[in-house]
Amino acid sequence: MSKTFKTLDDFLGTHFIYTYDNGWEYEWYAKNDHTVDYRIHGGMVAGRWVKDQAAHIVMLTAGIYKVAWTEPTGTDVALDFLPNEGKVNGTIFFPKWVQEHPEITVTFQNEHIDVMEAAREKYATYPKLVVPEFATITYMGDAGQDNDDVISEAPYAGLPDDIRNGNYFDADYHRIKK
Ligand SMILES: C=Cc1ccc(O)cc1
Repeated sequence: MSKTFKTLDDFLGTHFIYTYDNGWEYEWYAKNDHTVDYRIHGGMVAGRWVKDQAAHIVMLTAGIYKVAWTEPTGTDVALDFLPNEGKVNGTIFFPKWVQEHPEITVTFQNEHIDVMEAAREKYATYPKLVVPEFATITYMGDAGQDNDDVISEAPYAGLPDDIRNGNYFDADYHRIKK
């Protein structure tokens, strides 16, 4: 994708893959002006995936976007996207329990919201683990808004490469059937 991002509409519907400087690889989709989907390919909670997370999404100035949300796990996230520079700055605020039991969160969260809510009550919140990192964008795609094919299956090894190599989506940005 080679467009220059100028407006909020330019950002909504965009699908990103990026790698944080600590090596964690994330895939994230601006599904619409209040919803995000994502999949985690590398790092402390690799294997986790989430659809339809409510989020606050704004444009700070032309081509620079801020996204923030709080999750059923108690994890808070604040992301700044600079797509024209190929960069993201993200801060993740993990409750202590996610650091101690990341495996509980490594699932398709939508089917286990009750498990996340029970764990956040049972285990410790503090001290939180704050992870502030820059990331480099390795893929951007114009998926259009409310496209449920973007994040539609569990992460697997090689999925980001399949996307980057053009083997994952057809011309209409639908998942190519395996
Ligand atoms: C915890 C979720 C999360 C999603 C995307 C991202 O870049 C950082 C955290």
